[in-house]
Amino acid sequence: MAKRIGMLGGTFDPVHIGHLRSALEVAENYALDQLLLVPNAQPPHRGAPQVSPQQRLEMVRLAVDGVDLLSVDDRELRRDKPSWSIDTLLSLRAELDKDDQLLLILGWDAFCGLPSWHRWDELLEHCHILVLQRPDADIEAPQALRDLVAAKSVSDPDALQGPNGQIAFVWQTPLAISATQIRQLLATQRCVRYLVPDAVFKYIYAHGLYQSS
Ligand SMILES: Nc1ncnc2c1ncn2[C@@H]1O[C@H](COP(=O)(O)OP(=O)(O)OP(=O)(O)O)[C@@H](O)[C@H]1O
Ligand SMILES: O=C(O)c1ccc[n+]([C@@H]2O[C@H](COP(=O)([O-])O)[C@@H](O)[C@H]2O)c1
Repeated sequence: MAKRIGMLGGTFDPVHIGHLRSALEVAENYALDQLLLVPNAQPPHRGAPQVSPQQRLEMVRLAVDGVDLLSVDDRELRRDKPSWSIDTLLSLRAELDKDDQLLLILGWDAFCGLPSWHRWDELLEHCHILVLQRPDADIEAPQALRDLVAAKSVSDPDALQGPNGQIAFVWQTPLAISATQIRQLLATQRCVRYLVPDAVFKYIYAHGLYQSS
């Protein structure tokens, strides 16, 4: 039977429960076989992250430890160039059967930036796109994206057909949490407990991350 694999890429600087709760709900609600969290090494469209790729990877590892449906994939750390998602999708595709569904999962803010991505017009040749609501992001989709949605969207993630080529919107528990907010709290000596998993909370304090502005 065809598999359904999700990929949630991110800078994860740091990973937080907005990412994790969304990932788990997508994986459970839409019968994914596995959802991969993929930390980038060199984010293509933003400045350098505050902590190293290895530390961001380690925090994601701690966050998904013991959760069967979620795992971490370090392939972007093994490439020495900008972490373009098209390259990640192609390398994941090469490991799957041709009927398997590959779901690229994006929050609304990331989705709105899609037309500026490297080779963006090829993405749907390799995956479906699942869009997460993002209550803390009040952004309007550009026209190119609205046209794409009009042409390619289906009513519900369960309606996705075939291995690639369609877009669906997900209505997961809305959590208005961002890594920016967490970095700001830490830089002003406030506590981020309950915004990140306990293991990540401990890692951040053990390594003194984000604590100077
Ligand atoms: N609270 C959230 N709810 C739903 N999706 C989210 C949430 N936070 C992040 N995402 C999505 O997860 C992916 C990775 O996000 P990223 O690692 O940049 O986190 P972030 O919180 O947006 O970080 P920053 O504040 O540094 O921009 C993106 O597709 C983003 O839209
Ligand atoms: O491929 C691109 O051109 C591209 C441009 C911007 C972002 N991305 C990816 O989109 C994901 C979310 O990005 P970010 O900046 O919100 O963490 C992450 O995996 C990035 O590497 C990819």
